[in-house]
Amino acid sequence: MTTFQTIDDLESGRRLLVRIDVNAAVEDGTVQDDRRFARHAETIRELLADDHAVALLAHQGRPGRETFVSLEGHADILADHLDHPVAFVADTCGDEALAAIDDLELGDVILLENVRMCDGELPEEEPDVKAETDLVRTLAREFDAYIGDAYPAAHRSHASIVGFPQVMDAYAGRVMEQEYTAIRAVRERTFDGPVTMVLGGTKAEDTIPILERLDDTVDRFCLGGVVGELFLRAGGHDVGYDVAGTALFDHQWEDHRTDLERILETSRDRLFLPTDLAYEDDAGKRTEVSLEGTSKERPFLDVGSETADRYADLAADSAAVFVKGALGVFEDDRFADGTVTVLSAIADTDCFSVIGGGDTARVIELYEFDEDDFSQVSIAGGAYVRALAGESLVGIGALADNP
Ligand SMILES: Nc1ncnc2c1ncn2[C@@H]1O[C@H](COP(=O)(O)OP(=O)(O)O)[C@@H](O)[C@H]1O
Ligand SMILES: O=C(OP(=O)(O)O)[C@H](O)COP(=O)(O)O
Repeated sequence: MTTFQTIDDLESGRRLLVRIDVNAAVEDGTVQDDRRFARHAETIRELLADDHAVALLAHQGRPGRETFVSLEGHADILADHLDHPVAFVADTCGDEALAAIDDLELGDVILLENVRMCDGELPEEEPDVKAETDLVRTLAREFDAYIGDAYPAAHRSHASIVGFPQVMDAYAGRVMEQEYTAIRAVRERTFDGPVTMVLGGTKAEDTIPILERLDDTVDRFCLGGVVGELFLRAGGHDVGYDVAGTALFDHQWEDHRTDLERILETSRDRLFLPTDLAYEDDAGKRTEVSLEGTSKERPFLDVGSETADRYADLAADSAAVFVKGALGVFEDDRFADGTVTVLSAIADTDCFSVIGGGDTARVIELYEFDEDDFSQVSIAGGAYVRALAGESLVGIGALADNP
């Protein structure tokens, strides 16, 4: 078992650099979901109770995406959850940040600007390379210790995740510790009956390795969302094209076409693909079409009801169901049916279930599911499924390697 120091091992009254993950859905510049804030507030509250000074480091979105915004609004949401001021600093590791860190006193909390705006945070590189970035070299000397709490980003070999533990005393925060322990316990379970995985969402890069690595554990994969459409395209159907300027489909197709075609060929008996899809018609209404009637000129925003019912039946007949990624654009209630139908089937049966994905977990709140109807709800997406597949997460490894 991987072991790391936790915040229980910290002496009180330290100056701490705390990496959290409050990456959230953002619309028109405004954060739409506070699940991750609520969880990290628990770690921060404990740190404040132990009289530490806390500087928070976090990211939001990816450069080039609409969700790549400043963390100013995030500081207010966090302050509400903590019921304690969180001062936003519009800089990550320059003079303004260093001045704010200099002023930091025990009991204070500051949030530094989006770390992905800083040179050196991206791209993914080896931890020793990341340890040499200006970001790590500059901030590391300002603090007594680093707290890694960003479990949802623990699969990314970015400077703020793997670089600091190379050069600083490092500890796992509560989110990191709890999510790691929970997924580890799931991996050790065996199930008396079929195991189903519902895979949707937008990130083919996170889904493809799962399909290959969970081959022994999962009996059937029900695919939807952008990922499902990419598989349909690999099977020769007229879907999965960028028609609304989102660059979600065509770029991923170029990057992953060979893998998609290979997996479709080798795992055909385990893969369940949509047989119908839903789109917005000219009158603005949800309309469904079978695969024979699809066209590459139209964006599809959900799986159709025949597909949703088939996936719901498979889930209801399972001993365990793992969900990662939504089957449609659930933020628009016209296109939430696929995801909601399948989650309802899972909630109504007593199978073991894990629901993951930063966005997917939001469906539970938006559509008023009772969280207790699921065995486990993870605030992570890509990190949770990789851990489920037995992959070591670099962010956990970095904390474990810390002397
Ligand atoms: N057909 C689709 N077209 C565009 N976006 C989609 C589609 N299906 C699902 N999505 C989007 O996928 C998002 C969830 O994606 P992702 O980030 O991969 O999952 P998670 O955050 O749950 O890990 C949702 O916000 C949803 O709107
Ligand atoms: O939200 C996240 O991942 P998730 O969508 O898989 O839950 C993490 O913050 C990682 O973000 P990234 O996938 O832009 O590296």
